[in-house]
Amino acid sequence: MTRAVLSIGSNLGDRRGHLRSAVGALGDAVRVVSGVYETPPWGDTEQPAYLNAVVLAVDPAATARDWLERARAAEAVAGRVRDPERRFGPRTLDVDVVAVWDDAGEPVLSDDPELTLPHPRAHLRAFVLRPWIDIEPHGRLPGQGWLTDLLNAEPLAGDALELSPRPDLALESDA
Ligand SMILES: Nc1ncnc2c1ncn2[C@@H]1O[C@H](COP(=O)(O)OP(=O)(O)OP(=O)(O)O)[C@@H](O)[C@H]1O
Ligand SMILES: Nc1nc2c(c(=O)[nH]1)N=C(CO)CN2
Repeated sequence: MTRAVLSIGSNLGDRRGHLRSAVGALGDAVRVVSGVYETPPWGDTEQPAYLNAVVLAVDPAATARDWLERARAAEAVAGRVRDPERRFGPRTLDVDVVAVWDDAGEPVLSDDPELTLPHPRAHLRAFVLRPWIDIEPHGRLPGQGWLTDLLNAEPLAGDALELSPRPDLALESDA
């Protein structure tokens, strides 16, 4: 499996530091890192604002499972503690595998709850679509359509207006 789009987010502690550590943990596979956005909490609104970004990664040897394991390993480095009582609750680092494409460029599809591909909520999240569009303006979310169409549709278009670009927090500015 060659190509993956990963969403990274943090709303606890050193938010930018956690995003940087996620990019570092993904290592040589990282091809492009989006700009950073400050985003209102989605799904569970009683928590601090997030920093979010999207990473395009390539590794000819990596299976879809490998991307999930790398995502979990990156979360572990940031000391992520899961609160089983609180879905969509605050976290030092969240790394989601948004979509994976195989060697032939075909999207990998999975309905396994351990690894659902594409990510079942990506099309509902302006904080995923907006940074992804910035680095892949003609991108498609497999099974859902063009990223720009998804973001411009209601109610996401309203959500998109609430995202604040944070060029001052760019992840590559001190690389
Ligand atoms: N595409 C995917 N990317 C990451 N985790 C996934 C994916 N599909 C299924 N999962 C599973 O989801 C479980 C819960 O992950 P996590 O705690 O990060 O969810 P969450 O961040 O609260 O919600 P969300 O996945 O909506 O962001 C993980 O154990 C993981 O195995
Ligand atoms: N803005 C924003 N909201 C979220 C995020 C996130 O990364 N950004 N991650 C969540 C985890 O499920 C829940 N809500």
